[in-house]
Amino acid sequence: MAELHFFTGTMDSGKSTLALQTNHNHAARGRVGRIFTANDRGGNAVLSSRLGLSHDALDVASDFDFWKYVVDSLTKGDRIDYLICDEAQFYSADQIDQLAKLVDELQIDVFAFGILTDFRSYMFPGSARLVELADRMHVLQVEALCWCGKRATHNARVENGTMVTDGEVVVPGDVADNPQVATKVTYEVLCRQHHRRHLTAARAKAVSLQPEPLPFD
Ligand SMILES: Nc1ncnc2c1ncn2[C@@H]1O[C@H](COP(=O)(O)OP(=O)(O)O)[C@@H](O)[C@H]1O
Ligand SMILES: Cc1cn([C@H]2C[C@H](O)[C@@H](COP(=O)(O)O)O2)c(=O)[nH]c1=O
Repeated sequence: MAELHFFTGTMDSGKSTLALQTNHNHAARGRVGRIFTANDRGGNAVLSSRLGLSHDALDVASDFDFWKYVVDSLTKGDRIDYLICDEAQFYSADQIDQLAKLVDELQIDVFAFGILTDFRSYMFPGSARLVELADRMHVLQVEALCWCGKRATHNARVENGTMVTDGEVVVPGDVADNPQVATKVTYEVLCRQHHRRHLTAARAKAVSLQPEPLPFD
């Protein structure tokens, strides 16, 4: 029985790596798949992992129709056993419905990978639909960590060193290698408490370095 899988975790939790590994394992057994991504940080239509691996992919634009693409391919005589769908948070709810239909009606396995929530901590529409429809949800085992050492559960957006909670939802970018030198839009993973308090690593460090206030006499 084909299934719709949703693999989720914060940014930097290894989703793209797992997507490439999943493709490798199925292809190694002779199965034929297609790889999709949207707004990938490696550039258009490349599924790239921070571990350095990458693979050509098909770009999922807002008007892309998964059902039509697969039916057209099968009609031409192509074989498709599974789909790898990275950055699935950017897909529309309709596109996730098309994926579920491919699983149910054409017995094609779908492995979708994406973050659950945006920088404001609200669910992306594509991820919400995946939660509603997936046969199985998997939370990534490799935990990304907040600067405090707790498991990171939230994705913060940092603009010129300051965490923001207003702005466009879709702003592709990367987690900063060094949050101290963030000078443009970057992301930082945080635990819920520090996301709520807007306490990024840089701000926590700045606060801890401030001299004690002088006592009033
Ligand atoms: N130099 C490194 N050595 C070992 N692991 C690394 C290194 N750089 C990145 N990683 C691993 O890669 C993960 C990010 O992988 P990636 O698939 O790009 O994540 P995601 O798609 O979830 O953002 C990190 O959480 C870390 O485990
Ligand atoms: C939180 C958040 C993220 N994004 C973008 C930033 C990255 O390009 C991707 C996530 O990629 P990853 O492989 O999981 O690291 O999403 C965004 O556009 N808006 C957001 O709120």
